[in-house]
Amino acid sequence: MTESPCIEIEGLTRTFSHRIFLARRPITGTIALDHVNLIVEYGEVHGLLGPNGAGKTTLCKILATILLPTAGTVTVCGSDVVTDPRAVRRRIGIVLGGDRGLYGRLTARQNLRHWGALYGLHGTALRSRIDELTERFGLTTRQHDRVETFSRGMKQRVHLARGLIADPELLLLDEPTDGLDPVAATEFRALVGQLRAEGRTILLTTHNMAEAEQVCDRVSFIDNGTILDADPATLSALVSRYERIDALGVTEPTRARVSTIAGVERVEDLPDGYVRFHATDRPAATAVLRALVDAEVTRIRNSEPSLEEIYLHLMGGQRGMRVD
Ligand SMILES: Nc1ncnc2c1ncn2[C@@H]1O[C@H](COP(=O)(O)OP(=O)(O)OP(=O)(O)O)[C@@H](O)[C@H]1O
Repeated sequence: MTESPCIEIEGLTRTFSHRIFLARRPITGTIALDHVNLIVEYGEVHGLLGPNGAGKTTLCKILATILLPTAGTVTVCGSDVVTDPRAVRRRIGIVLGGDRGLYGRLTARQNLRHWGALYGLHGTALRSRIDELTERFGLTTRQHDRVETFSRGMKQRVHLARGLIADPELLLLDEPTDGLDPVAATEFRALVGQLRAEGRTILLTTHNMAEAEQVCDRVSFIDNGTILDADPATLSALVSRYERIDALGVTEPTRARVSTIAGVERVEDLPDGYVRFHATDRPAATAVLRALVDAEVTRIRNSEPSLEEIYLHLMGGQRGMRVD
């Protein structure tokens, strides 16, 4: 028998209604998630990539049982988020980016004690868990200081400790490096790498391509509440779906002919004099190569695109991308 996935989302839709001033009934609505299907297997670090407003936080909040779906089914570690939210909460930890989720006027230790108590931990078990996590995340010397006095990087380590307090199987990281400087962000990603090595399942939302490339096993793209590439891919499989062929000494008639081949989505002039043909699949790339060789072009090279290029291709524009 095959084990069911850690996260199983089918037809998930979530709308928000907006009441216009003095109107009795909600008049307008936002569809934050629109028939989303997603599977995340146990032990996987899954990146959910998308620009601002794509629906990433809404999805995390539904997985964390903070928000209810409008339609569809969501199962986390075998339990339904609507009918069995308590069972879901016992198995997950959530780490939010930015300033959300910590009490600034409490110390790091008090924050952890508070969240541990919410998970039903008390006494020695809670104390030793907090000792273990503060030690692990380099917080021991500052554990009795108020969190509001911490740097963003340290606050984020408290967040991570908080997310792990009940030793969850699934960790939801929503834009966890948002607002961190590059050193703190790198440090945080290294910690995520350690958690992955422990075999924890992680769903990481980000609009940072470099981050996804560094820490994720598979990625899905989301925009306007819709998963864009229905088949979540490993990074290498995703990259190999798109090909770039660069050629030197391409005449205008050859360029015009090659650019009309089905599957050639864009032609670009590179600074080193090469012309780059962007192909969306292997057969198109093969047809480009054949046409170039037929036209007696001999200086040809091909390369794989970066995740950033694939993201832009799928988004169909220049929105919301960030690369450190
Ligand atoms: N409580 C709410 N009330 C009304 N609309 C909301 C609410 N929460 C989210 N939305 C809308 O739902 C859509 C998705 O928002 P969401 O916060 O999930 O996106 P996101 O991908 O996490 O973006 P960001 O990276 O900016 O946080 C947006 O259009 C947003 O304005």
